[in-house]
Amino acid sequence: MSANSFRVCVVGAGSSGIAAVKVLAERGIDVDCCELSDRVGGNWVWGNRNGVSAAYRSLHINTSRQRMEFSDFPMPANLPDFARHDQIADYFAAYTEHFGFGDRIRFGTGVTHVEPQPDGSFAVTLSTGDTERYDAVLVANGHHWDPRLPEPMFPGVEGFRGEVMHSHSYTEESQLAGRRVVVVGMGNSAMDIAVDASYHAAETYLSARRGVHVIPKYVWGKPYDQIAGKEWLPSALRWPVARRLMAAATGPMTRYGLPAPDHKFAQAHPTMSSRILDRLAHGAITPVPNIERFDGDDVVFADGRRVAADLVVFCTGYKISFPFFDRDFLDPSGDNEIRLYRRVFHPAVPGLYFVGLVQPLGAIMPIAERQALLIADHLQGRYHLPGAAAMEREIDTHRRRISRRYVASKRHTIQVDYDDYMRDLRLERRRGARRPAGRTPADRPVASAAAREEIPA
Ligand SMILES: NC(=O)C1=CN([C@@H]2O[C@H](COP(=O)(O)OP(=O)(O)OC[C@H]3O[C@@H](n4cnc5c(N)ncnc54)[C@H](OP(=O)(O)O)[C@@H]3O)[C@@H](O)[C@H]2O)C=CC1
Repeated sequence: MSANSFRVCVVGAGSSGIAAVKVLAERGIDVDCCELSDRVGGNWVWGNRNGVSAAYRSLHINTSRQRMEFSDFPMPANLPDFARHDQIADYFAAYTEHFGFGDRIRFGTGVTHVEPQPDGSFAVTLSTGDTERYDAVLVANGHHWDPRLPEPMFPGVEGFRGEVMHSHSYTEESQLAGRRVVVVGMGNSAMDIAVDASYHAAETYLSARRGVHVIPKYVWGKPYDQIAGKEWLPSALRWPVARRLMAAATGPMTRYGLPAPDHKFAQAHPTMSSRILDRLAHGAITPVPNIERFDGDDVVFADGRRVAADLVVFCTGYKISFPFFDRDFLDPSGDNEIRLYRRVFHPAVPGLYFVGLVQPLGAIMPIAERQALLIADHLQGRYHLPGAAAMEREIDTHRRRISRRYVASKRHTIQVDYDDYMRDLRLERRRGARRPAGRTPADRPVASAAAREEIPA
């Protein structure tokens, strides 16, 4: 590494990784992206060669086209409001091609180890066996690929004669065909898989440990997220408006045989599905409470009901995982969370950034794009972090807000309100531009003077 070279590594070329590579490449920053697969798109590539995509044949996104597209690359107008996985993957490929940064991506190359060095750089070891030095690392490895099974697992599972799997292993309807299927969970994976099962399985049960507010994809003929989703609309107005619309559109969840939610609307990550309500109304799905135990061929539920089942699909969510960091350096496995200033900056490790590590009530792509702008500004010395104590305070305040606002669950540790967070990123960029440099070691200007000069304004 020469004194003037300044190199950035992006881990992963999913929707967040490509947004970051595009922004950094446009700024003239020397960026490499390592991607295990042979293509961009990560989770949206059904059957992705990287082996970790959670996509299934029937997957359609639950954020509308206009709310998920990147700011400078509209999705084709001939796509449906809620696009299918392959249309989304094609859109990401077209984005990469259009902005011409594909040559920055090393396909078929995983990152196996990232080790911060005493001089502030990072040693990045690749699946090729090579180790390279980088000045900054952007982690964009996604957070929907490492399955979380119930912890602890329900008793009796070892003697269960049916099959047990996590939704991550679900890829197509043939896995359900003709079987008696129990789908566990009330998130979006559970909705989609229960609907698939309702057409292909012999019997379908949907097991909920808690009720949720199921949001239909359209209200008043418009994609639901386009009605109240506006950056300028204060959340104190947004959610009451949305709640009323939803209540008018669906009525109470108990009307469909689902348990009444134990929380208010928008106090949980949204479960969006028009089709589940339809299939419940048709009697094609039987709602059941949480599993109590397994017993031979049977699954026994908390209300004492028992059903013979061939397959139980645990749609119980994902863990945040960074297999390339040493556990004593960074390990979110306990509480499924990680302390990041503005959900992007490691407060104690200069040059370590996270992109797309949020679960928005909305789409992640425009968020990743805006996070990348902030990171690029920081790399160029145009944005500065506040002092260490201020960063810790911001992180604590955010955590307090999350625990007050959302149902206590490991699925909510990285939750953000899309519009509020987008506004926050925009304002934070301005605030950071006015801050003095060097209030914290994490603000060390990472681009050398020479590299900064090379960067076009
Ligand atoms: N079409 C789309 O766009 C899709 C998007 N997604 C997205 O992918 C992400 C992951 O979604 P998903 O896979 O559904 O996972 P989630 O984490 O969103 O949901 C997990 C569900 O499982 C329940 N659960 C967790 N642990 C247990 C347990 N031990 N026993 C019983 N129930 C349990 C949770 O309940 P509790 O709330 O009580 O914790 C929750 O209902 C989300 O961001 C989602 O929006 C997923 C599928 C499709």
